Amino acid sequence: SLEKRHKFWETQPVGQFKDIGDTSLPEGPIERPTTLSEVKQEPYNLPNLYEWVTCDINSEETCQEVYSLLANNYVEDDENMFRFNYSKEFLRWALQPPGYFRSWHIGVRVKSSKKLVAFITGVPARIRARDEVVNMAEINFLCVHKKLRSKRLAPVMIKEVTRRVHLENIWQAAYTAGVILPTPIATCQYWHRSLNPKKLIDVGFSRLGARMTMSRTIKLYKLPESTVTPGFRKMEIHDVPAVTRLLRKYLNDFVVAPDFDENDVEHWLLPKENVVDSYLVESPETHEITDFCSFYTLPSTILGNQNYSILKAAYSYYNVSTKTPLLQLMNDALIVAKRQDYDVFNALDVMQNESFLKELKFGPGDGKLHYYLYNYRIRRSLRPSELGLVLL
Ligand SMILES: CCCCCCCCCCCCCC(=O)CSCCNC(=O)CCNC(=O)[C@H](O)C(C)(C)COP(=O)(O)OP(=O)(O)OC[C@H]1O[C@@H](n2cnc3c(N)ncnc32)[C@H](O)[C@@H]1OP(=O)(O)O
Ligand SMILES: CN(C)Cc1n[nH]c2ccc(-c3ccc(F)cc3OCCn3ccnc3)cc12
Repeated sequence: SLEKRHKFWETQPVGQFKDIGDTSLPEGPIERPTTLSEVKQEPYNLPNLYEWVTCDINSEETCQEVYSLLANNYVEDDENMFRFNYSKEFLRWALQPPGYFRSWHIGVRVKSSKKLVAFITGVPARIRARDEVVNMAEINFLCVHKKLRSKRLAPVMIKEVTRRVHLENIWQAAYTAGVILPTPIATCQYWHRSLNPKKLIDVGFSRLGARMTMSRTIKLYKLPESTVTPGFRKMEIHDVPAVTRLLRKYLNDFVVAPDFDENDVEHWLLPKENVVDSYLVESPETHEITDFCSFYTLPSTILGNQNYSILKAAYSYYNVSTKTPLLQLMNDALIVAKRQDYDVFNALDVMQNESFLKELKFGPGDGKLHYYLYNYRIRRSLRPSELGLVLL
């Protein structure tokens, strides 16, 4: 990736490959904010056939169009066997956190047919980088229809969302991608824990281990019916203040992490069926909330398999252990995920996840997830364990 030309990214206020190792460059914003009057007032030009549209994700019809565009054209794994299948209720959750801007839900339609052919989103987030809390946009769901690829549409989408974020007086952003761009602040490995090994082997997600039979494999991944931690229960609305305290204290230890308040915790971590699950440990003696774990629901479409069409996947979200060993807490998370019929439990090696991955029988995934900040330099790239941020 060092010899590759990044004709668009070389024009952007992001860490450039040529600057890697230059410790003379100060940490923090790369460009100063402009005045709001200096921000381009009108949208960027699209090729003639296309027009911008602001997507109201609350409209059932628009949400369906966004869902279908992503379901048919969004991220696939490296072997093109799976494609993310974000549900409509997941998209409404992901795109409407406290203080969201509808204008940051940006679509491109074909003028004649009104067909939605591209999408990009931002949501506001307070992100702490070392000791500085910065108002940022979290950018996600960048998608160009398969038939419109390699026409340099993505840079226009990116410039347009940048312009609309600038109009709200926000000058930084955070995003992740499976591709290498100028310049990752961290590179994470993802891991998978089989819950339904028979299905995973049938669809080619996993392979039968050497000298392993199917029945031996099923036994290897077997989990108890019930959780083992006393006081382990679903999070409820009245737990928001305690969970916020627990999470804020925990996230303080990381170099880059969200600065969640109670409203954020209520939105991002209160259980929502088929979207996000969260559990906590309430000490039976003191009724103190001592531990927390959560995962979100992101199925993948299985491409080209006769017997199965959907892979039901849980993704580790935010976990805090102060009394219950993290290993035990996460094993309870696996137990509830298995009980709710998930096929696989995925996790990045961020935060303290590395401490449980191997022991809980996670296997390494076949790719990496790179973390990026826009218009904010971090002195040196971070270890995954220095990251306290999970993007959807
Ligand atoms: C202050 C606020 C700031 C807000 C903005 C912050 C920045 C936010 C940045 C966005 C964060 C999104 C995060 C996110 O959503 C999570 S990452 C998931 C991205 N989406 C997918 O992978 C879905 C399937 N792929 C596609 O739809 C297309 O391939 C896309 C649209 C990805 C590229 O469409 P295309 O037809 O294949 O390509 P061209 O139009 O011809 O354009 C080629 C140029 O695009 C650069 N490219 C390729 N993939 C990229 C990616 N994932 N991020 C950024 N840039 C990406 C590429 O390096 C090249 O530039 P270069 O020549 O300089 O190398
Ligand atoms: C984060 N968010 C921005 C979506 C996103 N974009 N690009 C990605 C590349 C990898 C992962 C990822 C993150 C954690 C994980 F445990 C497995 C992953 O991908 C497995 C491979 N895969 C891709 C599609 N279907 C299966 C997410 C993403």
